[in-house]
Amino acid sequence: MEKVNKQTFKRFFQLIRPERPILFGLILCSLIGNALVIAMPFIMGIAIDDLIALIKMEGLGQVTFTMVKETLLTPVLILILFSVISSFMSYIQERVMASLSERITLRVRKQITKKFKSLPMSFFDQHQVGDILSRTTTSLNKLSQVFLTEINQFFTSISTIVFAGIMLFYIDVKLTLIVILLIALSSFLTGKISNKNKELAEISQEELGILNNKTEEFLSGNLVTKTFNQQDQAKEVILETNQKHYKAFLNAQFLNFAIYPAIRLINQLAFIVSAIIGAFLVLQGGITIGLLQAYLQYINQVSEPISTASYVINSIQAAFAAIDRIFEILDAKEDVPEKTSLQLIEQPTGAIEFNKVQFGYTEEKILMKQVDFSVQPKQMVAIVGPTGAGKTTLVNLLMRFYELNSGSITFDGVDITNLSRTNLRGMFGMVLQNTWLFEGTVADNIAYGKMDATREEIIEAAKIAQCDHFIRTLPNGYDSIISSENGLLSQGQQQLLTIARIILANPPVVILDEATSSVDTRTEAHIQKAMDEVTSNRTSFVIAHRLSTIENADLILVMKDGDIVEKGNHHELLAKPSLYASLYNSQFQQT
Ligand SMILES: Nc1ncnc2c1ncn2[C@@H]1O[C@H](COP(=O)(O)OP(=O)(O)OP(=O)(O)O)[C@@H](O)[C@H]1O
Repeated sequence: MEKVNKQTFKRFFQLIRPERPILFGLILCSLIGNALVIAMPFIMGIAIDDLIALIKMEGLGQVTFTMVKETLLTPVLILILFSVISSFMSYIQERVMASLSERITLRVRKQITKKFKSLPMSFFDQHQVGDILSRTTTSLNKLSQVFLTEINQFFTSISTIVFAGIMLFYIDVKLTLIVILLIALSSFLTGKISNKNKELAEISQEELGILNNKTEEFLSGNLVTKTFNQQDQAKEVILETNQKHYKAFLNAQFLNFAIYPAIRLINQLAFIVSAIIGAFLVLQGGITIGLLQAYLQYINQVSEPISTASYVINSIQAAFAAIDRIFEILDAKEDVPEKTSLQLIEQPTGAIEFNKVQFGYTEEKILMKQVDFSVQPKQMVAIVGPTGAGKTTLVNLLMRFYELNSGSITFDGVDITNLSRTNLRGMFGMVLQNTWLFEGTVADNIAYGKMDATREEIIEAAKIAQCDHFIRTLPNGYDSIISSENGLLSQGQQQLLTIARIILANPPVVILDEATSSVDTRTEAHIQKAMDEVTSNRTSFVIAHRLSTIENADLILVMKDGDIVEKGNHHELLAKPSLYASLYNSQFQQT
Protein backbone atom coordinates (compact mmCIF):
# COMPACT_ATOMS: atom_id res chain seq x y z
CA MET A 1 0.00 0.00 0.00
CA GLU A 2 1.31 3.42 -0.90
CA LYS A 3 2.22 5.53 2.09
CA VAL A 4 1.01 9.08 2.16
CA ASN A 5 3.72 11.28 3.55
CA LYS A 6 3.02 14.08 5.98
CA GLN A 7 4.51 16.65 3.69
CA THR A 8 1.96 15.85 0.99
CA PHE A 9 -0.87 16.28 3.49
CA LYS A 10 0.56 19.61 4.52
CA ARG A 11 0.90 20.77 0.93
CA PHE A 12 -2.59 19.53 0.15
CA PHE A 13 -4.06 21.57 2.98
CA GLN A 14 -2.11 24.61 1.84
CA LEU A 15 -3.64 24.10 -1.58
CA ILE A 16 -7.18 24.08 -0.27
CA ARG A 17 -6.57 26.82 2.29
CA PRO A 18 -8.12 29.61 0.20
CA GLU A 19 -11.25 27.45 -0.19
CA ARG A 20 -11.70 26.90 3.55
CA PRO A 21 -15.02 28.79 3.97
CA ILE A 22 -16.55 26.82 1.09
CA LEU A 23 -15.25 23.53 2.45
CA PHE A 24 -16.67 24.25 5.90
CA GLY A 25 -19.98 25.11 4.23
CA LEU A 26 -19.84 21.82 2.37
CA ILE A 27 -19.09 19.85 5.52
CA LEU A 28 -22.07 21.56 7.16
CA CYS A 29 -24.29 20.63 4.19
CA SER A 30 -23.06 17.06 4.39
CA LEU A 31 -23.73 16.93 8.14
CA ILE A 32 -27.23 18.34 7.82
CA GLY A 33 -28.08 16.08 4.86
CA ASN A 34 -26.79 12.97 6.60
CA ALA A 35 -28.41 13.78 9.94
CA LEU A 36 -31.75 14.03 8.15
CA VAL A 37 -31.21 10.76 6.29
CA ILE A 38 -30.32 9.06 9.57
CA ALA A 39 -33.36 10.52 11.31
CA MET A 40 -35.72 9.01 8.74
CA PRO A 41 -35.72 5.34 9.86
CA PHE A 42 -36.30 6.53 13.43
CA ILE A 43 -39.33 8.62 12.40
CA MET A 44 -40.58 5.65 10.38
CA GLY A 45 -40.11 3.47 13.47
CA ILE A 46 -42.17 5.85 15.63
CA ALA A 47 -44.89 5.94 12.94
CA ILE A 48 -44.97 2.13 12.73
CA ASP A 49 -45.20 1.83 16.54
CA ASP A 50 -48.00 4.43 16.66
CA LEU A 51 -49.86 2.53 13.97
CA ILE A 52 -49.44 -0.76 15.85
CA ALA A 53 -50.61 0.91 19.07
CA LEU A 54 -53.67 2.23 17.21
CA ILE A 55 -54.49 -1.21 15.81
CA LYS A 56 -54.06 -2.76 19.28
CA MET A 57 -56.31 -0.14 20.86
CA GLU A 58 -59.09 -0.10 18.25
CA GLY A 59 -58.88 -3.65 16.93
CA LEU A 60 -57.85 -4.30 13.29
CA GLY A 61 -61.39 -4.14 11.81
CA GLN A 62 -62.25 -0.85 13.53
CA VAL A 63 -59.38 1.25 12.23
CA THR A 64 -60.65 3.84 9.73
CA PHE A 65 -58.79 5.70 6.99
CA THR A 66 -59.13 8.95 8.93
CA MET A 67 -57.51 7.37 12.00
CA VAL A 68 -54.58 6.07 9.92
CA LYS A 69 -54.30 9.47 8.24
CA GLU A 70 -54.22 11.25 11.61
CA THR A 71 -51.53 8.90 12.91
CA LEU A 72 -49.32 8.90 9.83
CA LEU A 73 -49.80 12.39 8.31
CA THR A 74 -47.23 14.22 10.46
CA PRO A 75 -44.45 11.58 10.19
CA VAL A 76 -45.00 11.21 6.43
CA LEU A 77 -44.85 14.99 5.92
CA ILE A 78 -41.70 15.16 8.02
CA LEU A 79 -40.17 12.30 6.00
CA ILE A 80 -40.97 14.07 2.70
CA LEU A 81 -39.54 17.34 4.03
CA PHE A 82 -36.36 15.63 5.29
CA SER A 83 -35.91 13.79 2.07
CA VAL A 84 -36.31 16.97 -0.01
CA ILE A 85 -33.89 18.89 2.19
CA SER A 86 -31.26 16.12 2.19
CA SER A 87 -31.51 15.77 -1.62
CA PHE A 88 -31.11 19.52 -1.93
CA MET A 89 -28.06 19.39 0.35
CA SER A 90 -26.40 16.72 -1.73
CA TYR A 91 -27.22 18.70 -4.91
CA ILE A 92 -25.48 21.75 -3.45
CA GLN A 93 -22.56 19.58 -2.34
CA GLU A 94 -22.03 18.06 -5.79
CA ARG A 95 -22.47 21.36 -7.59
CA VAL A 96 -20.11 23.34 -5.38
CA MET A 97 -17.57 20.50 -5.25
CA ALA A 98 -17.45 20.35 -9.06
CA SER A 99 -16.65 24.05 -9.39
CA LEU A 100 -14.26 23.92 -6.44
CA SER A 101 -12.47 20.99 -8.02
CA GLU A 102 -12.10 22.82 -11.33
CA ARG A 103 -10.89 25.96 -9.57
CA ILE A 104 -8.21 24.12 -7.64
CA THR A 105 -7.13 22.13 -10.70
CA LEU A 106 -6.88 25.32 -12.73
CA ARG A 107 -4.81 26.93 -9.99
CA VAL A 108 -2.41 23.98 -9.90
CA ARG A 109 -2.23 23.90 -13.71
CA LYS A 110 -1.27 27.59 -13.69
CA GLN A 111 1.37 26.92 -11.03
CA ILE A 112 2.81 24.08 -13.13
CA THR A 113 2.89 26.23 -16.28
CA LYS A 114 4.64 29.01 -14.36
CA LYS A 115 7.02 26.47 -12.86
CA PHE A 116 7.98 25.07 -16.25
CA LYS A 117 9.31 28.48 -17.23
CA SER A 118 11.70 28.55 -14.30
CA LEU A 119 12.87 24.94 -14.37
CA PRO A 120 16.48 24.42 -15.34
CA MET A 121 17.49 22.30 -18.32
CA SER A 122 18.74 19.61 -15.92
CA PHE A 123 15.14 18.95 -14.84
CA PHE A 124 14.25 18.01 -18.40
CA ASP A 125 17.41 15.89 -18.66
CA GLN A 126 16.28 13.90 -15.64
CA HIS A 127 12.61 13.49 -16.54
CA GLN A 128 11.26 11.85 -19.64
CA VAL A 129 8.64 13.74 -21.61
CA GLY A 130 6.14 10.91 -21.06
CA ASP A 131 6.65 11.11 -17.32
CA ILE A 132 6.16 14.89 -17.23
CA LEU A 133 3.06 14.55 -19.39
CA SER A 134 1.54 11.90 -17.17
CA ARG A 135 2.22 14.04 -14.10
CA THR A 136 0.53 17.04 -15.65
CA THR A 137 -2.45 15.20 -17.11
CA THR A 138 -3.31 11.90 -15.37
CA SER A 139 -2.11 13.04 -11.96
CA LEU A 140 -3.90 16.36 -12.31
CA ASN A 141 -7.12 14.56 -13.24
CA LYS A 142 -6.69 12.47 -10.15
CA LEU A 143 -6.41 15.64 -8.09
CA SER A 144 -9.70 16.90 -9.49
CA GLN A 145 -11.22 13.47 -8.84
CA VAL A 146 -10.24 13.73 -5.19
CA PHE A 147 -12.49 16.73 -4.80
CA LEU A 148 -15.26 15.44 -6.98
CA THR A 149 -15.74 12.08 -5.33
CA GLU A 150 -13.27 11.07 -2.68
CA ILE A 151 -13.64 13.97 -0.25
CA ASN A 152 -17.43 13.86 -0.56
CA GLN A 153 -17.44 10.14 -0.03
CA PHE A 154 -15.10 10.46 2.91
CA PHE A 155 -17.23 12.98 4.80
CA THR A 156 -20.45 11.18 4.01
CA SER A 157 -18.99 7.90 5.26
CA ILE A 158 -17.67 9.38 8.48
CA SER A 159 -20.87 11.23 9.35
CA THR A 160 -23.02 8.20 8.46
CA ILE A 161 -20.94 5.95 10.71
CA VAL A 162 -21.09 8.45 13.59
CA PHE A 163 -24.80 9.30 13.31
CA ALA A 164 -26.03 5.78 12.59
CA GLY A 165 -23.70 4.43 15.32
CA ILE A 166 -25.21 6.83 17.87
CA MET A 167 -28.69 5.68 16.87
CA LEU A 168 -27.72 2.01 17.17
CA PHE A 169 -26.42 2.55 20.70
CA TYR A 170 -29.42 4.67 21.55
CA ILE A 171 -31.82 1.92 20.51
CA ASP A 172 -30.01 -1.03 22.12
CA VAL A 173 -26.53 -1.09 23.64
CA LYS A 174 -26.08 -4.87 24.01
CA LEU A 175 -27.30 -5.72 20.54
CA THR A 176 -25.08 -3.01 19.12
CA LEU A 177 -21.99 -4.51 20.77
CA ILE A 178 -22.74 -7.84 19.04
CA VAL A 179 -23.33 -6.05 15.74
CA ILE A 180 -20.00 -4.19 16.02
CA LEU A 181 -18.26 -7.52 16.53
CA LEU A 182 -19.87 -8.93 13.38
CA ILE A 183 -19.12 -5.83 11.32
CA ALA A 184 -15.50 -5.84 12.51
CA LEU A 185 -15.21 -9.45 11.38
CA SER A 186 -16.76 -8.68 8.02
CA SER A 187 -14.53 -5.64 7.38
CA PHE A 188 -11.47 -7.66 8.34
CA LEU A 189 -12.38 -10.27 5.72
CA THR A 190 -13.19 -7.67 3.04
CA GLY A 191 -9.95 -5.89 3.81
CA LYS A 192 -8.07 -9.14 3.15
CA ILE A 193 -9.90 -9.72 -0.13
CA SER A 194 -9.42 -6.17 -1.27
CA ASN A 195 -5.68 -6.30 -0.55
CA LYS A 196 -5.39 -9.34 -2.75
CA ASN A 197 -7.46 -7.54 -5.34
CA LYS A 198 -5.12 -4.58 -5.24
CA GLU A 199 -2.13 -6.85 -5.76
CA LEU A 200 -3.71 -8.41 -8.82
CA ALA A 201 -4.78 -5.00 -10.15
CA GLU A 202 -1.21 -3.79 -9.83
CA ILE A 203 0.12 -6.81 -11.71
CA SER A 204 -2.44 -6.21 -14.43
CA GLN A 205 -1.45 -2.52 -14.59
CA GLU A 206 2.22 -3.46 -14.85
CA GLU A 207 1.51 -5.88 -17.67
CA LEU A 208 -0.43 -3.16 -19.45
CA GLY A 209 2.55 -0.81 -19.07
CA ILE A 210 4.87 -3.42 -20.58
CA LEU A 211 2.43 -3.98 -23.45
CA ASN A 212 2.20 -0.23 -24.11
CA ASN A 213 5.97 0.14 -24.08
CA LYS A 214 6.49 -2.77 -26.46
CA THR A 215 3.81 -1.50 -28.83
CA GLU A 216 5.26 1.99 -28.75
CA GLU A 217 8.75 0.60 -29.33
CA PHE A 218 7.67 -1.38 -32.38
CA LEU A 219 5.55 1.40 -33.82
CA SER A 220 8.29 3.99 -33.53
CA GLY A 221 10.92 1.54 -34.74
CA ASN A 222 8.70 0.30 -37.55
CA LEU A 223 11.17 1.24 -40.26
CA VAL A 224 14.12 -0.47 -38.58
CA THR A 225 12.03 -3.57 -37.81
CA LYS A 226 11.06 -3.85 -41.46
CA THR A 227 14.60 -3.18 -42.67
CA PHE A 228 15.93 -6.05 -40.58
CA ASN A 229 12.99 -8.28 -41.48
CA GLN A 230 12.10 -8.62 -37.83
CA GLN A 231 8.31 -8.24 -38.21
CA ASP A 232 7.65 -11.86 -37.24
CA GLN A 233 9.81 -11.62 -34.15
CA ALA A 234 8.11 -8.32 -33.22
CA LYS A 235 4.69 -9.93 -33.71
CA GLU A 236 5.72 -12.82 -31.44
CA VAL A 237 6.85 -10.47 -28.67
CA ILE A 238 3.67 -8.40 -28.87
CA LEU A 239 1.49 -11.51 -28.88
CA GLU A 240 3.27 -12.94 -25.88
CA THR A 241 3.04 -9.68 -23.92
CA ASN A 242 -0.59 -9.37 -24.93
CA GLN A 243 -1.32 -12.87 -23.66
CA LYS A 244 0.33 -12.11 -20.31
CA HIS A 245 -1.69 -8.93 -19.94
CA TYR A 246 -4.88 -10.81 -20.86
CA LYS A 247 -4.28 -13.35 -18.09
CA ALA A 248 -3.36 -10.74 -15.49
CA PHE A 249 -6.40 -8.67 -16.44
CA LEU A 250 -8.73 -11.67 -16.16
CA ASN A 251 -7.36 -12.56 -12.73
CA ALA A 252 -7.79 -9.00 -11.50
CA GLN A 253 -11.29 -8.72 -12.95
CA PHE A 254 -12.39 -12.04 -11.52
CA LEU A 255 -11.54 -11.01 -7.99
CA ASN A 256 -12.94 -7.58 -8.58
CA PHE A 257 -16.30 -9.02 -9.54
CA ALA A 258 -16.10 -11.63 -6.80
CA ILE A 259 -15.50 -8.99 -4.13
CA TYR A 260 -18.89 -7.29 -4.22
CA PRO A 261 -20.98 -10.44 -3.72
CA ALA A 262 -18.54 -11.55 -1.00
CA ILE A 263 -18.87 -8.26 0.87
CA ARG A 264 -22.62 -8.36 0.49
CA LEU A 265 -22.76 -11.92 1.80
CA ILE A 266 -20.73 -11.09 4.89
CA ASN A 267 -22.81 -8.00 5.54
CA GLN A 268 -26.03 -9.96 5.14
CA LEU A 269 -24.77 -12.25 7.85
CA ALA A 270 -24.52 -9.38 10.33
CA PHE A 271 -27.94 -8.25 9.25
CA ILE A 272 -29.57 -11.70 9.62
CA VAL A 273 -28.02 -12.34 13.03
CA SER A 274 -29.19 -8.98 14.36
CA ALA A 275 -32.67 -9.52 12.87
CA ILE A 276 -32.98 -12.85 14.72
CA ILE A 277 -31.71 -11.45 18.03
CA GLY A 278 -33.88 -8.35 17.50
CA ALA A 279 -36.97 -10.52 16.94
CA PHE A 280 -36.33 -12.25 20.28
CA LEU A 281 -35.98 -8.86 21.96
CA VAL A 282 -39.28 -7.73 20.46
CA LEU A 283 -40.97 -10.89 21.77
CA GLN A 284 -39.54 -10.21 25.23
CA GLY A 285 -40.74 -6.62 25.03
CA GLY A 286 -37.19 -5.18 25.12
CA ILE A 287 -37.69 -3.24 21.89
CA THR A 288 -40.65 -2.22 19.69
CA ILE A 289 -41.19 -3.46 16.11
CA GLY A 290 -40.87 0.07 14.77
CA LEU A 291 -37.53 0.57 16.45
CA LEU A 292 -36.31 -2.86 15.29
CA GLN A 293 -36.96 -1.93 11.64
CA ALA A 294 -35.14 1.38 12.25
CA TYR A 295 -32.35 -0.58 13.88
CA LEU A 296 -31.99 -2.91 10.90
CA GLN A 297 -31.87 0.06 8.52
CA TYR A 298 -29.11 1.60 10.63
CA ILE A 299 -27.09 -1.58 10.39
CA ASN A 300 -27.28 -1.35 6.62
CA GLN A 301 -26.37 2.31 6.69
CA VAL A 302 -23.39 1.82 8.97
CA SER A 303 -22.01 -1.35 7.43
CA GLU A 304 -21.89 0.06 3.90
CA PRO A 305 -19.21 2.73 4.57
CA ILE A 306 -17.33 0.41 6.95
CA SER A 307 -17.07 -2.41 4.44
CA THR A 308 -16.02 -0.04 1.66
CA ALA A 309 -13.61 1.83 3.95
CA SER A 310 -10.59 -0.01 2.62
CA TYR A 311 -11.61 0.93 -0.92
CA VAL A 312 -12.03 4.55 0.03
CA ILE A 313 -8.73 4.58 1.91
CA ASN A 314 -6.99 2.92 -1.03
CA SER A 315 -8.34 5.36 -3.52
CA ILE A 316 -7.52 8.32 -1.29
CA GLN A 317 -3.98 6.97 -0.93
CA ALA A 318 -3.67 6.53 -4.69
CA ALA A 319 -4.95 10.06 -5.14
CA PHE A 320 -2.39 11.41 -2.70
CA ALA A 321 0.35 9.50 -4.50
CA ALA A 322 -0.77 11.25 -7.69
CA ILE A 323 -0.80 14.60 -5.91
CA ASP A 324 2.69 13.84 -4.64
CA ARG A 325 3.83 13.44 -8.24
CA ILE A 326 2.49 16.91 -9.06
CA PHE A 327 4.16 18.42 -6.02
CA GLU A 328 7.46 16.90 -7.10
CA ILE A 329 7.28 19.13 -10.16
CA LEU A 330 6.16 22.16 -8.17
CA ASP A 331 8.96 21.62 -5.64
CA ALA A 332 11.70 20.91 -8.19
CA LYS A 333 14.78 23.07 -7.88
CA GLU A 334 14.47 26.16 -10.04
CA ASP A 335 16.95 27.96 -12.20
CA VAL A 336 19.32 30.24 -10.31
CA PRO A 337 17.24 33.42 -9.89
CA GLU A 338 18.10 36.44 -12.01
CA LYS A 339 20.19 39.09 -10.28
CA THR A 340 18.29 42.05 -8.93
CA SER A 341 20.20 44.66 -10.92
CA LEU A 342 20.57 43.46 -14.48
CA GLN A 343 22.35 45.02 -17.40
CA LEU A 344 20.82 45.25 -20.84
CA ILE A 345 22.74 45.01 -24.09
CA GLU A 346 20.79 47.15 -26.50
CA GLN A 347 23.12 47.18 -29.49
CA PRO A 348 24.81 43.77 -29.37
CA THR A 349 27.89 43.24 -31.50
CA GLY A 350 28.51 39.57 -30.71
CA ALA A 351 31.89 39.55 -28.94
CA ILE A 352 32.12 36.47 -26.73
CA GLU A 353 34.66 35.33 -24.19
CA PHE A 354 35.03 32.20 -22.06
CA ASN A 355 37.25 32.83 -19.02
CA LYS A 356 38.54 29.82 -17.08
CA VAL A 357 35.19 28.09 -17.47
CA GLN A 358 34.75 24.96 -15.36
CA PHE A 359 31.60 22.88 -15.65
CA GLY A 360 30.08 19.45 -14.90
CA TYR A 361 26.52 18.23 -15.44
CA THR A 362 26.75 16.59 -12.03
CA GLU A 363 28.63 17.69 -8.93
CA GLU A 364 30.73 14.55 -8.92
CA LYS A 365 31.94 14.67 -12.50
CA ILE A 366 33.65 17.74 -13.88
CA LEU A 367 33.48 17.70 -17.67
CA MET A 368 35.15 21.00 -18.57
CA LYS A 369 38.20 21.70 -16.48
CA GLN A 370 39.26 25.00 -17.97
CA VAL A 371 37.97 26.53 -21.17
CA ASP A 372 39.33 29.86 -22.40
CA PHE A 373 38.78 31.54 -25.74
CA SER A 374 37.59 34.81 -27.15
CA VAL A 375 35.66 35.63 -30.29
CA GLN A 376 35.48 38.98 -32.04
CA PRO A 377 32.20 40.28 -33.47
CA LYS A 378 31.24 38.67 -36.80
CA GLN A 379 33.88 35.97 -36.54
CA MET A 380 33.11 32.39 -37.41
CA VAL A 381 34.03 29.81 -34.79
CA ALA A 382 34.03 26.12 -35.62
CA ILE A 383 33.81 23.58 -32.82
CA VAL A 384 35.16 20.16 -33.73
CA GLY A 385 36.00 17.01 -31.85
CA PRO A 386 35.01 13.39 -31.50
CA THR A 387 31.58 12.40 -30.27
CA GLY A 388 30.99 13.21 -26.59
CA ALA A 389 33.82 15.74 -26.60
CA GLY A 390 31.62 18.54 -25.24
CA LYS A 391 30.66 20.54 -28.35
CA THR A 392 26.96 20.74 -27.49
CA THR A 393 27.86 21.45 -23.88
CA LEU A 394 29.84 24.51 -24.92
CA VAL A 395 26.79 25.85 -26.75
CA ASN A 396 24.52 25.02 -23.79
CA LEU A 397 26.74 27.09 -21.53
CA LEU A 398 26.87 29.95 -23.99
CA MET A 399 23.09 30.27 -23.83
CA ARG A 400 23.10 29.74 -20.06
CA PHE A 401 21.05 26.55 -20.11
CA TYR A 402 23.30 25.37 -17.27
CA GLU A 403 25.21 27.23 -14.56
CA LEU A 404 29.03 27.24 -14.49
CA ASN A 405 30.93 25.69 -11.61
CA SER A 406 33.45 28.49 -11.89
CA GLY A 407 34.85 31.01 -14.36
CA SER A 408 32.76 33.32 -16.50
CA ILE A 409 31.35 33.89 -19.96
CA THR A 410 30.97 37.41 -21.28
CA PHE A 411 28.88 38.81 -24.11
CA ASP A 412 30.13 42.18 -25.38
CA GLY A 413 32.17 42.37 -22.19
CA VAL A 414 29.17 41.81 -19.88
CA ASP A 415 29.11 38.69 -17.70
CA ILE A 416 26.10 36.71 -18.97
CA THR A 417 24.87 36.23 -15.40
CA ASN A 418 24.36 40.04 -15.32
CA LEU A 419 21.92 39.77 -18.22
CA SER A 420 18.38 38.49 -18.06
CA ARG A 421 18.03 35.06 -19.67
CA THR A 422 15.49 36.56 -22.09
CA ASN A 423 17.91 39.27 -23.17
CA LEU A 424 20.78 36.78 -23.51
CA ARG A 425 18.90 34.10 -25.43
CA GLY A 426 17.26 36.71 -27.65
CA MET A 427 20.71 37.48 -29.04
CA PHE A 428 21.19 33.93 -30.35
CA GLY A 429 19.69 32.05 -33.23
CA MET A 430 20.03 28.28 -33.41
CA VAL A 431 19.78 25.80 -36.25
CA LEU A 432 19.88 22.28 -34.93
CA GLN A 433 19.86 18.93 -36.64
CA ASN A 434 16.54 18.12 -35.01
CA THR A 435 14.45 20.86 -36.52
CA TRP A 436 11.44 21.97 -34.59
CA LEU A 437 8.46 23.17 -36.59
CA PHE A 438 5.02 23.63 -35.12
CA GLU A 439 1.64 22.90 -36.66
CA GLY A 440 0.81 26.05 -38.59
CA THR A 441 1.51 27.72 -41.91
CA VAL A 442 4.95 27.84 -43.48
CA ALA A 443 4.88 31.63 -43.12
CA ASP A 444 4.05 31.44 -39.39
CA ASN A 445 6.86 28.97 -38.87
CA ILE A 446 9.38 31.28 -40.52
CA ALA A 447 8.08 34.25 -38.51
CA TYR A 448 8.48 32.39 -35.19
CA GLY A 449 11.41 34.61 -34.13
CA LYS A 450 9.79 37.82 -35.37
CA MET A 451 6.07 37.56 -34.93
CA ASP A 452 5.32 40.97 -36.47
CA ALA A 453 7.21 40.31 -39.73
CA THR A 454 5.47 41.35 -42.94
CA ARG A 455 4.84 38.87 -45.75
CA GLU A 456 7.55 40.60 -47.82
CA GLU A 457 10.10 40.17 -45.04
CA ILE A 458 9.17 36.50 -44.70
CA ILE A 459 9.58 35.90 -48.44
CA GLU A 460 12.85 37.82 -48.49
CA ALA A 461 14.23 35.64 -45.65
CA ALA A 462 13.00 32.50 -47.40
CA LYS A 463 14.78 33.55 -50.59
CA ILE A 464 18.07 34.11 -48.76
CA ALA A 465 17.64 30.75 -47.01
CA GLN A 466 17.15 28.99 -50.34
CA CYS A 467 13.60 27.89 -49.59
CA ASP A 468 11.45 30.24 -51.62
CA HIS A 469 11.57 27.95 -54.68
CA PHE A 470 10.22 24.86 -52.97
CA ILE A 471 7.70 26.77 -50.82
CA ARG A 472 6.14 28.09 -54.03
CA THR A 473 5.60 24.54 -55.28
CA LEU A 474 3.59 23.62 -52.15
CA PRO A 475 -0.22 23.41 -52.59
CA ASN A 476 -0.88 26.71 -50.79
CA GLY A 477 2.58 28.24 -51.01
CA TYR A 478 3.45 30.18 -47.87
CA ASP A 479 0.01 29.39 -46.42
CA SER A 480 0.46 25.60 -46.60
CA ILE A 481 -0.05 23.98 -43.24
CA ILE A 482 2.87 22.01 -41.84
CA SER A 483 1.96 19.24 -39.45
CA SER A 484 3.72 16.21 -38.11
CA GLU A 485 1.28 14.02 -40.04
CA ASN A 486 1.20 15.45 -43.54
CA GLY A 487 4.92 14.94 -44.27
CA LEU A 488 4.86 17.99 -46.50
CA LEU A 489 8.56 18.79 -46.14
CA SER A 490 11.69 16.71 -46.35
CA GLN A 491 14.22 16.89 -43.52
CA GLY A 492 16.51 19.10 -45.56
CA GLN A 493 13.65 21.45 -46.40
CA GLN A 494 12.69 21.63 -42.75
CA GLN A 495 16.23 22.63 -41.90
CA LEU A 496 16.18 25.33 -44.57
CA LEU A 497 12.99 26.71 -43.04
CA THR A 498 14.67 26.98 -39.66
CA ILE A 499 17.52 28.86 -41.32
CA ALA A 500 14.98 31.27 -42.88
CA ARG A 501 13.60 31.73 -39.37
CA ILE A 502 17.03 32.84 -38.12
CA ILE A 503 17.63 35.12 -41.10
CA LEU A 504 14.33 36.87 -40.40
CA ALA A 505 14.96 37.15 -36.65
CA ASN A 506 18.43 38.53 -37.44
CA PRO A 507 20.22 37.81 -34.14
CA PRO A 508 23.84 38.99 -33.68
CA VAL A 509 25.05 35.43 -32.99
CA VAL A 510 24.05 32.14 -34.59
CA ILE A 511 24.74 28.58 -33.56
CA LEU A 512 24.61 25.97 -36.27
CA ASP A 513 24.67 22.25 -35.84
CA GLU A 514 25.70 21.08 -39.25
CA ALA A 515 23.43 18.56 -40.93
CA THR A 516 25.25 15.30 -41.38
CA SER A 517 22.83 13.00 -43.02
CA SER A 518 19.37 12.47 -44.49
CA VAL A 519 19.74 15.02 -47.26
CA ASP A 520 20.48 14.62 -50.94
CA THR A 521 23.45 16.37 -52.53
CA ARG A 522 21.35 19.11 -54.07
CA THR A 523 19.61 19.97 -50.80
CA GLU A 524 22.97 19.75 -49.07
CA ALA A 525 24.32 22.37 -51.45
CA HIS A 526 21.29 24.55 -50.69
CA ILE A 527 21.80 24.12 -46.99
CA GLN A 528 25.47 24.98 -47.30
CA LYS A 529 24.62 28.14 -49.22
CA ALA A 530 21.94 29.09 -46.68
CA MET A 531 24.39 28.43 -43.84
CA ASP A 532 26.98 30.66 -45.56
CA GLU A 533 24.33 33.40 -45.79
CA VAL A 534 23.30 33.07 -42.19
CA THR A 535 26.88 33.12 -40.89
CA SER A 536 28.00 36.11 -42.92
CA ASN A 537 27.85 39.41 -41.12
CA ARG A 538 27.32 38.00 -37.64
CA THR A 539 29.19 35.97 -35.04
CA SER A 540 28.68 32.29 -35.66
CA PHE A 541 29.42 29.04 -33.87
CA VAL A 542 29.37 26.01 -36.12
CA ILE A 543 29.40 22.51 -34.67
CA ALA A 544 31.16 20.95 -37.62
CA HIS A 545 31.11 17.33 -38.64
CA ARG A 546 32.62 17.66 -42.09
CA LEU A 547 35.85 19.54 -41.64
CA SER A 548 35.96 20.57 -45.30
CA THR A 549 33.21 23.11 -44.63
CA ILE A 550 35.06 25.05 -41.95
CA GLU A 551 38.37 25.73 -43.63
CA ASN A 552 37.50 29.43 -43.71
CA ALA A 553 36.59 29.63 -40.04
CA ASP A 554 38.36 32.41 -38.12
CA LEU A 555 38.81 30.16 -35.12
CA ILE A 556 38.65 26.41 -34.81
CA LEU A 557 38.21 24.97 -31.32
CA VAL A 558 39.21 21.34 -31.11
CA MET A 559 37.56 19.64 -28.14
CA LYS A 560 38.33 16.40 -26.40
CA ASP A 561 36.96 15.03 -23.11
CA GLY A 562 35.22 18.31 -22.33
CA ASP A 563 38.15 20.65 -22.82
CA ILE A 564 39.60 22.61 -25.70
CA VAL A 565 42.81 20.86 -26.63
CA GLU A 566 43.77 22.92 -29.67
CA LYS A 567 42.71 26.23 -31.16
CA GLY A 568 43.69 28.25 -34.19
CA ASN A 569 42.70 28.55 -37.82
CA HIS A 570 42.77 25.76 -40.37
CA HIS A 571 46.28 26.50 -41.64
CA GLU A 572 47.79 26.97 -38.20
CA LEU A 573 46.31 23.70 -36.98
CA LEU A 574 47.34 21.75 -40.05
CA ALA A 575 50.89 23.11 -39.92
CA LYS A 576 51.79 20.95 -36.93
CA PRO A 577 50.99 17.43 -35.82
CA SER A 578 47.63 17.89 -34.13
CA LEU A 579 44.38 16.13 -33.28
CA TYR A 580 42.77 18.42 -35.84
CA ALA A 581 45.27 17.32 -38.49
CA SER A 582 44.58 13.67 -37.79
CA LEU A 583 40.79 14.22 -37.81
CA TYR A 584 41.09 16.20 -41.02
CA ASN A 585 43.32 13.68 -42.72
CA SER A 586 41.15 10.75 -41.73
CA GLN A 587 38.09 12.47 -43.24
CA PHE A 588 40.04 13.46 -46.27
CA GLN A 589 41.17 9.87 -46.81
CA GLN A 590 37.62 8.58 -46.43
CA THR A 591 36.25 10.86 -49.12
N1 LIG B 1 22.29 16.57 -20.07
C1 LIG B 1 23.35 15.89 -19.73
N2 LIG B 1 23.48 15.38 -18.50
C2 LIG B 1 24.59 14.69 -18.14
N3 LIG B 1 25.63 14.45 -18.97
C3 LIG B 1 25.55 14.93 -20.22
C4 LIG B 1 24.41 15.67 -20.67
N4 LIG B 1 24.62 16.02 -21.96
C5 LIG B 1 25.83 15.52 -22.30
N5 LIG B 1 26.38 14.87 -21.26
C6 LIG B 1 27.70 14.23 -21.25
O1 LIG B 1 28.66 15.25 -21.47
C7 LIG B 1 29.65 14.82 -22.38
C8 LIG B 1 29.72 15.78 -23.57
O2 LIG B 1 28.51 15.69 -24.31
P1 LIG B 1 28.17 16.63 -25.54
O3 LIG B 1 26.78 16.32 -25.95
O4 LIG B 1 28.49 18.03 -25.19
O5 LIG B 1 29.19 16.10 -26.63
P2 LIG B 1 29.25 16.42 -28.18
O6 LIG B 1 30.67 16.72 -28.47
O7 LIG B 1 28.25 17.45 -28.55
O8 LIG B 1 28.87 15.02 -28.79
P3 LIG B 1 28.17 14.65 -30.19
O9 LIG B 1 29.10 15.02 -31.29
O10 LIG B 1 27.99 13.17 -30.11
O11 LIG B 1 26.88 15.40 -30.24
C9 LIG B 1 29.28 13.41 -22.77
O12 LIG B 1 30.07 12.54 -21.98
C10 LIG B 1 27.85 13.27 -22.40
O13 LIG B 1 27.55 11.98 -22.00
